[in-house]
Amino acid sequence: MKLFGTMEINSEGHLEIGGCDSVSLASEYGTPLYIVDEKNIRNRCRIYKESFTSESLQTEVIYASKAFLNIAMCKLIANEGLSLDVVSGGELYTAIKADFPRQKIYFHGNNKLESELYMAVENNVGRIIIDNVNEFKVLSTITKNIGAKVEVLLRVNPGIEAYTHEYISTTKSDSKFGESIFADGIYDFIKEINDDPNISFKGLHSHIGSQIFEEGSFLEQATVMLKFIKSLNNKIGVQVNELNLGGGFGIYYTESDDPIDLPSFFERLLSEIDEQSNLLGIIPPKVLIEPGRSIVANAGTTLYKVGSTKTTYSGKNYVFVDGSMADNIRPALYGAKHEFCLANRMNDKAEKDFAITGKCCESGDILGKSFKLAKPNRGDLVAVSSTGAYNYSMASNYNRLTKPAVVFVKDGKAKIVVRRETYEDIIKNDVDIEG
Ligand SMILES: Cc1ncc(COP(=O)(O)O)c(C=O)c1O
Ligand SMILES: N[C@@H](CCCC[NH3+])C(=O)O
Repeated sequence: MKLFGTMEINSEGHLEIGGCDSVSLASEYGTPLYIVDEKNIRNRCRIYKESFTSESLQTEVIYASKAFLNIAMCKLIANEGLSLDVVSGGELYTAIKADFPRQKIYFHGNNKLESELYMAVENNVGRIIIDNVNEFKVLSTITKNIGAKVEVLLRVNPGIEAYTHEYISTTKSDSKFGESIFADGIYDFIKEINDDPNISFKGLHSHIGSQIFEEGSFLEQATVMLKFIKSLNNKIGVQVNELNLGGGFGIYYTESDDPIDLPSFFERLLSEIDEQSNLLGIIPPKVLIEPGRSIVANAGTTLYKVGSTKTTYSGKNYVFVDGSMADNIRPALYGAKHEFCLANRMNDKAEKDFAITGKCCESGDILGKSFKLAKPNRGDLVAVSSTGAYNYSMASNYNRLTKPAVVFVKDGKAKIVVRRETYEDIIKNDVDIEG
């Protein structure tokens, strides 16, 4: 298993993260446990902040909170000086409770509820990213009714087909997100937004998908967007001041993943945007990006305890752990792959292939289809790497399993940032009826 950030093998042959022995973390906080390497996240934020800059362009980095969010995470992001992308009332509420600077909040979503739009307007968030014509009308009425002014971006679909899993690609022509730049009426629509007295049109947003490794897809996205900005300028005289290119930068899960070297890529991307803007004769827009996964994924490790092991009649070796698809849906949903190790026996030689599976009543409850490990025994600890993004945030209570705790580790100290759910939490909203 590849070790990231502060991960190392200590003198006892145990996996250590943030200077904390994983065996001690398991006995103190229990398993399954999401362990988050705080230094690693801060380091990623700094790489983004320092490298997504240019002398000639204004830039901004927004953390896509859907990847991993809780109050502690909001505070960390604020402390590192990044902005925050939220996509629901719940994410916005978390940010408000963490007292995240409101003007640095970007509110997304393809079907924002009226109540969510009110919440965003009343809390004076920095930008609302309008998804569609219908939503614009609702927002226009709300701002008129309460006499508020809001600053918006419009999410558009530039039709770039980035190579990634079908479920996480967002700009195919039939995608549910945004309005197509090729749609009839797109110019009239943008003019209408621009003319609305309560809505200040600041620019455009597009996001081509997630876990993308091709620099060319992002460069193509930027080119198409700049050309569209130029034609908005020419056809309807609308000025686009901000261009948000979304997130989607791929990360290492297994050896087959080859992440982009971000600092050198950003230098190229930003200079191309500057150059192309000059060639097109447009004022270069401020450029924004919205990474989620690439900020937090490698900083997260899930720790499980081994229960039973089993070899089937046909010879397949199973190791059952005390978590499941309820705390990591990605392998079941996308066929995603992770790397594994025995956290309490890091120096033991891997011998055989094991299927690492959970305790849900589903054949598809697989965390790893086949991974080489030393033969696990009951009570051993299995660690799964790169679970910082879209694991805790997509966790469910399927089979009434309780969600694991989240612990931040740094400099040999651990702090709980999300408590483990209890059985009482599981039934707390159930209404006991007579009979
Ligand atoms: C609008 C938007 N912005 C940002 C992101 C973050 O993407 P990623 O976690 O791949 O960086 C997503 C998720 O795909 C998204 O839908
Ligand atoms: N949740 C997905 C990605 C979707 C990103 C959000 N638009 C994943 O785990 O890969």
